[in-house]
Amino acid sequence: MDASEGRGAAGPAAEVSEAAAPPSEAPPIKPPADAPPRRGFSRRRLLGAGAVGIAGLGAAAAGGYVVSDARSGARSGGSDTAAAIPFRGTHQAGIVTPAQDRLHFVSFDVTTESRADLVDLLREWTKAAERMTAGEAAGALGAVDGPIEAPPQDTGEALGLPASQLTLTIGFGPSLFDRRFGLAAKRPAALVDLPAFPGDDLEAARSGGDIAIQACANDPQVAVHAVRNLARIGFGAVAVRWSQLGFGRTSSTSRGQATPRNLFGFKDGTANLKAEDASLLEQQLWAGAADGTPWMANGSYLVARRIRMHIETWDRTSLDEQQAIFGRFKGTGAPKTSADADSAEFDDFEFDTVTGASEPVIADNAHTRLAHPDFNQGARLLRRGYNFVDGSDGLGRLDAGLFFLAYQRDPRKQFIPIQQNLARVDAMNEYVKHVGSAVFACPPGLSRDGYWGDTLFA
Ligand SMILES: C=CC1=C(C)c2cc3[nH]c(cc4nc(cc5[nH]c(cc1n2)c(C)c5CCC(=O)O)C(CCC(=O)O)=C4C)c(C)c3C=C
Ligand SMILES: [Fe+2]
Repeated sequence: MDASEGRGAAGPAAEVSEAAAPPSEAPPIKPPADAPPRRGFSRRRLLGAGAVGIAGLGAAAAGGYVVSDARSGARSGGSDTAAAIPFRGTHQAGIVTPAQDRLHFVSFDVTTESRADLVDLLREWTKAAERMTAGEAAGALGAVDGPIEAPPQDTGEALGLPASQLTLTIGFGPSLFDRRFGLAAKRPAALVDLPAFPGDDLEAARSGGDIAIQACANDPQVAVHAVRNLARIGFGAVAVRWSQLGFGRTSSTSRGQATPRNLFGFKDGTANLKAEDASLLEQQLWAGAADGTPWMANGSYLVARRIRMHIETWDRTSLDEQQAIFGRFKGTGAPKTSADADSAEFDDFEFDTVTGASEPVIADNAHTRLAHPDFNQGARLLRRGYNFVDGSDGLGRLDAGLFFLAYQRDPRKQFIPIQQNLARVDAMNEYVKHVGSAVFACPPGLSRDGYWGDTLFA
């Protein structure tokens, strides 16, 4: 089977993970080009978490197990957009993995009160997730090869579709650590309930949740298929609380990727943390064993915010005003303190530069000044958000915006102070409203035999 024709019934995903030895134990492995084709696996291309986009970085730093056969491609950072991303590794895939183009994010409430049932579900989910990220059907018997009397083990809409760099990343919300499952003592101090921020207009039905799964892929049908099958498998133990589709990634997470644009038309992700920033990732992204929650070592904390953008108002705003809000040129993305609009996108800001009228070129209320590490005790984020347009709101306005996703080592020191700064005076606030909010502890990546949540439930 070629990567362009995926999802046969057979082809155990376990074979994929066996082929993928941990970086600390073995160098990157590539299936031999002349290996006999086996259904659903042997000719599938496997990419490390960073693939080409992290050239020069060891696979260990990328958190993935296999780096191979990278071809040139556009939006996904020069990698093969149909390939499979290894599911197991030091860190979960889907964090520093070069951001794929599509998202389906789902938040579940756990409905069972049985800890054993919850652990069983996490084990079942792990098997299905590993299969689907390898381009296989959710269950071994697939959509059409099971007994005719029973519901199929896969819903079928991804039959024939390749892995499409699908990553599935799990996180646990604060509410999972209540009394139900005996986890209260294991709640990380960093997994705080987010405070209310000025201007928040949060909807309960778009906020919170016990468990989140972020599905990213280069094909929306592959991402939706994964979430749908995980929800199907979870029937009776979990219920979907809310979910969000996204398109056009609004951040690059690797220097191999071109910076995409958000729905305001600006390049977004220029100053993001990137997969190549190995020592910054250790400082700012990955939780450490010494952080106080051993089960979270090599994990990360995720903040999700559904941010509605008032597109129609924005579109009536002058270019000058738009550029002042971000302190960047709309065309190139270069800081406005650079000599002219042709300056490099990645130039540093010079916040002390003033105009002839002694006004700061980057205004005191510019989004980038307020969010910059220089004004936030050095705090940074790995942003991994997506644009969304969920139709119109009945008043002729697009229900559109940014589904903001940011990974970090400790939201108390990163997202919260930065958002407090922004919510207070950001010039962009006139054009946005935060309507959904959630925070999750995303555990480390999986060992060879591990399952989602094993470090927590051990
Ligand atoms: C609390 C964190 C942040 C929220 C919420 C947020 C919302 C938001 N941002 C944009 C557009 C841009 N943001 C940019 C930079 C930027 N934004 C944040 C944080 C939040 N943004 C940070 C930490 C930074 C980097 C600051 C720096 O170090 O320079 C930019 C500029 C390009 C870039 O660097 O990515 C844009 C554009 C929107 C539209 C939005 C909510 C709708
Ligand atoms: Fe921003």
